[in-house]
Amino acid sequence: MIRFDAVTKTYPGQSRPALDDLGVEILRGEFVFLVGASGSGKSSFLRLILKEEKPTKGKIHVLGQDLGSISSRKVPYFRRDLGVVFQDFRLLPNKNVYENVAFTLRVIGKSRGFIQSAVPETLKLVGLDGKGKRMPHELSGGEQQRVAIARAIVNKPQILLADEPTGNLDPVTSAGIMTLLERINSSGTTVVMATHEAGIVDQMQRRVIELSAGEIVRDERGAGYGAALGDVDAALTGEEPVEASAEAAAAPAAPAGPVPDEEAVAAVLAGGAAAKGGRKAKATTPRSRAAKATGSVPKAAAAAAASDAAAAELATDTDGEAATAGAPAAPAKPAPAKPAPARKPVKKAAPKVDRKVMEEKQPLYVEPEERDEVTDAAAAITAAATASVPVTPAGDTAEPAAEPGTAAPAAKAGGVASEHLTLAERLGLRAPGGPREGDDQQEVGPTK
Ligand SMILES: Nc1ncnc2c1ncn2[C@@H]1O[C@H](COP(=O)(O)OP(=O)(O)OP(=O)(O)O)[C@@H](O)[C@H]1O
Repeated sequence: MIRFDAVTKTYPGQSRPALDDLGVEILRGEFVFLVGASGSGKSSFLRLILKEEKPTKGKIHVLGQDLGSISSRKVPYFRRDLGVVFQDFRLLPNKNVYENVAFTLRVIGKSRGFIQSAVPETLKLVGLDGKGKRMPHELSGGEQQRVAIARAIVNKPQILLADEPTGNLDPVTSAGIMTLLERINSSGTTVVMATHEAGIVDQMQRRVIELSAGEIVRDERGAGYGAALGDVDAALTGEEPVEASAEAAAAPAAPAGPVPDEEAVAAVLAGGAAAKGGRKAKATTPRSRAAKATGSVPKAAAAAAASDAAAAELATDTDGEAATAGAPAAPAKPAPAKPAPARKPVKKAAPKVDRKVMEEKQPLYVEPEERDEVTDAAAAITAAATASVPVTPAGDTAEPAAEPGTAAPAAKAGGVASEHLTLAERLGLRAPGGPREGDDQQEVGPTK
């Protein structure tokens, strides 16, 4: 479904690759968490799958297609099989819920009949039945994210990519969103989600791919967030070198856990919010599941293996949980008194690029393989779509707020400045051509 073969991505002007020689395969129907410290390469991984970026070296196959052989012109068509959800929702502020979801279908030319049945069905699936007429500003953050998810899945994509979808939500709301993503996955959609939420990952016990400085340092099925990573999160702010317990990293794989129940996830997340600041989640249910799934108590073991004060605190925090966790499946492992001998160093992520550096760098669009008017325009669209520009209230023909880093490259790439792009074009849903007359009523669009 998704395959990376020896993929390296080095951004222009960077000496260090954002992704370094990755080889990984994600199978149809999997639910995969991408975890890793800030700057470890999670978003780059997702952008490569979307063909928003191209690899510097190596090959990527998505849905059986070699991404290197898809011309820029075909990228919008390719993306129709992919749904994407972002941390900041990105809804059309001047369209109601129904129209936000219908929008995706209109621009790809679905019939009125299809839209009339698909949109309410999808709104029901995401728990927004009866809220079709609400405007985005009349919705809570969680509801807005549900609209964004509905928009992403209404065309039944085979793959759903989610970049920190719960990043702006409170724990209880996040739990609801995760239950929804779980349900979408169980209906067959492959889900790849980048997250920092230890509580969610621990609770769901799915496949976890952990990145560290652009390398895969862990790829484990039925796994949790990882004690080592939790420690990295806690320690990064203090700039202390952190080491992972090899014992924890070597925990045996286990089948995926049960569908999470919202209350349990919410409970973990309530603690998880604190864990982000350096402490761990205080819920027994998920830890218990983790222990059952792996047959060990990785967090407690790792905590005991670490020797610094933060780890000591972690050990105190998790001891009780570990004992509870181990009890039903296996006797609780006493925490080793001494640090574990074998340790695998965890590399710190490269520093996050700041705005000034980004402005001076090359644009983020995919260079067309062949240049002509159309591919140049498509490149401009990709550049605009890649930019993290909020949609303005002017609607689907609205222009993004001018970003110094993006307007110039778009214009340079083909004369189609981003201010002339429709949202559909910016999202890569439609080929270039600018706003069309009667777009609001459009029922027919390009087909494959
Ligand atoms: N356009 C770019 N130009 C140069 N460097 C970049 C660019 N985008 C990302 N990087 C660098 O690539 C590395 C990986 O970044 P990426 O955004 O993929 O990490 P991440 O794991 O998603 O981080 P976060 O969790 O903070 O979102 C970082 O060192 C980052 O600074």
